[in-house]
Amino acid sequence: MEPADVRRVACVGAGVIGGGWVAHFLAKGYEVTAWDPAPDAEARLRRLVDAAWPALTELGLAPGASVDNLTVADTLETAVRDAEFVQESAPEDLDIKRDLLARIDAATPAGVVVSSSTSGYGMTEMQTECATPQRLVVGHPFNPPYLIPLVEVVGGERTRPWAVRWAAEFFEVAGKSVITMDREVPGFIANRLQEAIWREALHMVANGEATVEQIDASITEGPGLRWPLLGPCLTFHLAGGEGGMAHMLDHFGPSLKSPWTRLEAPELTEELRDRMVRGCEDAAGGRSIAELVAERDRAVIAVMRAIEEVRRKS
Ligand SMILES: NC(=O)C1=CN([C@@H]2O[C@H](COP(=O)(O)OP(=O)(O)OC[C@H]3O[C@@H](n4cnc5c(N)ncnc54)[C@H](O)[C@@H]3O)[C@@H](O)[C@H]2O)C=CC1
Ligand SMILES: C[N+](C)(C)CC(=O)CC(=O)[O-]
Repeated sequence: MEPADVRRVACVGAGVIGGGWVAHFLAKGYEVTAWDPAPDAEARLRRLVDAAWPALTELGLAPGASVDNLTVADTLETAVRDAEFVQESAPEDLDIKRDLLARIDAATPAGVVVSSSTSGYGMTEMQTECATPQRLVVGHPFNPPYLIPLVEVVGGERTRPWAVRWAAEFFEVAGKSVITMDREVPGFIANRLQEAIWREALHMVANGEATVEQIDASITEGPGLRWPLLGPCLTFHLAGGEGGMAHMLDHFGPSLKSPWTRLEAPELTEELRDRMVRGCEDAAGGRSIAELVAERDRAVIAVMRAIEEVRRKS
């Protein structure tokens, strides 16, 4: 089947990310079947989709898009048996992923591409128990998948190149922005970058060098404002003035060796965990998760529109 002909998508695991994928595919006009073993999964999923729908409606729904195109299946096998594409979003646990991907592989029609939302495992280590591993890929999304365009697509050692190409094309058709990687890299691209920031943030909180509030403000009031348009490389190209990146590297290159960064992640002690949790509660200032999600969605849409406008005019 050609990626553009897909009409039926199955989402396995329907938490934060699986639910976000469901909302995305519904908004793009697909028929979606979801399965999640938790007893409260359907209610949680429908709440998540309902909460996302206003933002999706504002962005523009595809013809025929409706929350009524969602079916919640009783079993994994029922969810995937008629699927033309499967997205797995179960917990980040290698044993669960291995077992689940093997079950999905056994129950999904031959030739249908199966993609995992994993944020860190390589497909090589997850596809070990699959009978037809050639059609399994990683399709790593960003939260919330119904708003953030990027998906990082990469296969494992036993994935065939056609499956990677097919998945990349399908995600593009489904309205995502795709980076296809030709080799497995721990953390893919974006998480490798994000984890470097996250590791340093935890070190600073653990050592009392900065608070949660200061760390967040250092990004939202600082570099974060430049990144939506330029990314870290072009941002630093401008840091070199008229000399661009060449001057920037000649000028600041030697300071790369300064002890700004710490190579090892800190120990996640109870104390550090509590400090992070309390810091985030303080920063949330009484706003519930649902309120923060709605605020984030409005802000992401506003930023996306502003960037579109700048690109259109330049
Ligand atoms: N939360 C995030 O920001 C992101 C997460 N991811 C990845 O997405 C995947 C899911 O993560 P979240 O949605 O955050 O987790 P979550 O905890 O919100 O959702 C996981 C869901 O999987 C269900 N589940 C438990 N056992 C299962 C099984 N055996 N089969 C199918 N479903 C099962 C749970 O009931 C739950 O609804 C993970 O691989 C994670 O690394 C990827 C990008 C971002
Ligand atoms: C927290 N996380 C590592 C699971 C985040 C991601 O994988 C991507 C994102 O949404 O930032």
